[in-house]
Amino acid sequence: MMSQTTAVPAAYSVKDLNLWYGEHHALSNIHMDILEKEVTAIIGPSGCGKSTFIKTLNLMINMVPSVKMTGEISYEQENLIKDKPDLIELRKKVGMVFQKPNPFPKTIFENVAYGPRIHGIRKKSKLNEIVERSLKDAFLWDEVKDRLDMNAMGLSGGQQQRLCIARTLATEPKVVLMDEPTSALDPISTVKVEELIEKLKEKYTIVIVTHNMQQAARISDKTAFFLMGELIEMDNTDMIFSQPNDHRTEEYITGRFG
Ligand SMILES: Nc1ncnc2c1ncn2[C@@H]1O[C@H](COP(=O)(O)OP(=O)(O)OP(=O)(O)O)[C@@H](O)[C@H]1O
Repeated sequence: MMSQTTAVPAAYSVKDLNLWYGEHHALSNIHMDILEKEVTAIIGPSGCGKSTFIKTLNLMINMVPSVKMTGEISYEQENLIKDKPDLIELRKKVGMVFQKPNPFPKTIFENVAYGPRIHGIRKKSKLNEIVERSLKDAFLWDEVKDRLDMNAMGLSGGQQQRLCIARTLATEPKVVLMDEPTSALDPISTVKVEELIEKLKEKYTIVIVTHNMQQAARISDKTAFFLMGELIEMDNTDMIFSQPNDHRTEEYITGRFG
């Protein structure tokens, strides 16, 4: 029987992206499509530009004053580089989770309700509903439902990271960017976050930076290998880990450098 392939729409289409920090050319001629509701893993040795690249996708990179970019990052019919979209709106649609869990020193409830409040939701019943949905989607509800008024800083590291994911989900993003989200977590918390990512891709497009090859192999659909600011290759994760095209990819994934 012939297999039918339906084209998955691209959430992002990146064309000829170049980025400089002052004089330092940190990303060179990047071309990449990031497909909707897939997990795209970004791998490569330290300093190759992984964090820089992921931070272009919601323009967090604009917080660095010396940054200059050329090329195109198409997201929802806009070129993020030239069209200067509203950053609050963009970051509502494109959420981000960082390496170190960074909850606010507020209650669990207030952490999750924070984004919706900024976007004008005041009604307590609506906020209750959003907080419950987000905590459930982040696999945290059962562990915290009886103590939503507890300070979030009292949660374990793994719980704090799932709370940060819940906080991101609360504004109903379309894309979730994750910059090494498990590197500060113990193995059990890491497994929980990986299971969570598997589930999240039913609803969200996910881009994850990881140093952990096994993690990329386990959870991603596509893998992109960066080296010294260049995208060396990107393909289905199975292909990258079984038959990469470029010898440098093979050397990296088999642990010969990096
Ligand atoms: N704010 C900055 N100002 C100047 N140079 C920077 C800045 N941030 C990163 N760089 C440089 O850009 C290059 C890419 O850095 P980036 O943090 O994106 O790499 P990375 O692949 O995420 O590394 P790691 O795996 O160590 O986190 C590096 O040479 C780094 O020194």
